[in-house]
Formats: sequence, C-alpha cells, structure tokens
Amino acid sequence: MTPTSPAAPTPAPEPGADHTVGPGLEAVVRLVDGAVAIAGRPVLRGIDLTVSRGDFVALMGANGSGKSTLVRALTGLRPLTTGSLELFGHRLEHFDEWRRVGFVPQRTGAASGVPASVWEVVASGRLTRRRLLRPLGRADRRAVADALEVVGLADRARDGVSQLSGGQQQRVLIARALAGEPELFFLDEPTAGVDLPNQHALAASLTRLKERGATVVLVAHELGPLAPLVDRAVVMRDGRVVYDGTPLADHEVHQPWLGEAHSHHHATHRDRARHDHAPHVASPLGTHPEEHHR
Ligand SMILES: Nc1ncnc2c1ncn2[C@@H]1O[C@H](COP(=O)(O)OP(=O)(O)OP(=O)(O)O)[C@@H](O)[C@H]1O
Repeated sequence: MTPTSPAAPTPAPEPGADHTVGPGLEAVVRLVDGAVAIAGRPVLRGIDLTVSRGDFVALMGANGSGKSTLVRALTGLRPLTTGSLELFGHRLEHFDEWRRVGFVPQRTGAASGVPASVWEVVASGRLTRRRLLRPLGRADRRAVADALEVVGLADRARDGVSQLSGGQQQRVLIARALAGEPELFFLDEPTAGVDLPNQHALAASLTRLKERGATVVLVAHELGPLAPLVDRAVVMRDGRVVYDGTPLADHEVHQPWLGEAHSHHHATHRDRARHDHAPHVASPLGTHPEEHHR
C-alpha cells in the first residue's frame, strides 16, 4: 500500500537553498552544505538545514543515518569538515550565547552511579546563567521549580535520580535543559526506551515548551505521542537529507524496509541492530532507488 500525502512534501533541498524561512521568520539555525567526516569517513554530506524560530522539527531516519552526528554538529560539539553554520544569525565561530541553546543528550547511562537528587540535576542546568561561585538565587530556584513543574516531577524533587524510571530520568534531563531557559532545544531520542505513559508525559512537557515559543529539534525513530507536535520531519539516509516536509499520519505510514512484522510497533534494541527504523514519513523513502536493495 502506497500512502498518499496530505500535503505535498518538499523534496530534499538543493545545496544552498533556503526552503523554510519566509519573510519575517527568523532563522535560528542555518546550516549550508554541511559535511562531517569521522576518522576520515564521511558521515554527513551536503546538508542544508534551516530551522526558523518556533519550528518543531523531528530528525528521523535509520540507525547510523547521521541524526545524532547532525545534532552534535548543530550544537558545535562535532566540527564541520565543510559548510557553514549560523546560530541565531551568528556564524558558529562568533557565537557565544550558549545559554540560548539547550541540549538533551541520549539518556544512555545518564543516571548510573550518580547519587544526585532530581533537584540537584535540574539545578545544574542553571550553571550557564549563574555568576561564578555565587549560590543559587531566587530566580534560579524559581527556574528550577518551574522546569520541574513543566515535566511533571515537582513532587519528586528530593528523590535520587536513580530511584526514577527511565522515562522519568529522561524528563529530569529535559528539566535540566529547561532550567537554563534556552530558546532553542535539541533533544536526542527523548522517547528511546521510554514507556508509553512517560512518552505522553514527555509530549505534554514539550507541548508547554512549544506554547512558550521555543524552537525544538529532536531526534526520533518513531513519533508516537509526539506526532501532533511535529510541524516538520527531516529524514536522513546515509548522511544526507532525503526528505524535508510534513510528517505523515500514522495510518499513512509505509515502512517497506521493516516488513510486516515490524510495521506498527516500536522496534526493540535488538531489532534496531538488524533493521532500519520506521520514520513516520514515508513516500519519498518508499520510492528511493536504494530502498529496493536493502
Ligand atoms: N564517534 C564516532 N566514531 C566513529 N564513527 C562514528 C562516531 N559517531 C558516529 N559514527 C558513525 O557515523 C554514522 C552516523 O552515526 P549517528 O550516530 O550520527 O547516526 P544516527 O542516525 O544517530 O544513528 P542511531 O539511530 O543509531 O542513533 C554511523 O555510521 C556511525 O557508526
């Protein structure tokens, strides 16, 4: 079954083209012809990505397609081999307003062996805003309390992070980023390994962020409860952007690379090692020439 698209998807942009920023829209991220090589091996190639203020973008694609590397490149953690990157209109080399940027890394091992309380972890998110060696002030405490409120963990502030479930730990990391009150959030797989109730709680947290006008770029294999929030899906394949457009609804998803058995469930870790993931964006991939060889 081939899905029909409700809104015409935008093909992957031409190098240097700007498909997303209309008049009056501020580009908070602008990557032009970005490439990254790791140990001499090209991992990202020819990436053009512009994110406007208020966008909610999902980076999707198979394992190893380059999503995490792209997020790291966009946050300056992974240097570009070629290309140019601007954040909030400033070239990366000149950008020094990192308090405007929040990054929630993949949760793997985030809390292992860390005897910190939920409050402490979230309060650490204020570090970029505090003056050196000054104790937390009233504004800091308010920001921490507010962040805990947004992720629905205000009543767990005194608990040790290791006492929480994986999904709750993920929300603690989001609250830590929130506490810094950034305008641009990058989240790497916030729903990975998170059960459905916690995915809904995450979606509620991100909805509040979106309502506050934050710009969000998240990596996701499946959108699940986040789907209604996502304005735009950017799908990667082999280090390139192969689709940039409207995410399709669940019932329109075509996942030829997974096979019937995997069509509508979240792949397990073992599945992930063997199969591509199921981005909820399909038609351009389904017709991708390489698809037939996988
Ligand atoms: N530190 C590294 N050293 C060597 N190779 C790396 C490193 N980081 C990423 N790669 C390689 O770069 C490619 C892209 O990896 P990346 O983690 O960005 O993909 P991804 O789409 O985020 O995958 P996943 O869904 O598994 O998280 C992969 O082939 C990966 O093996």
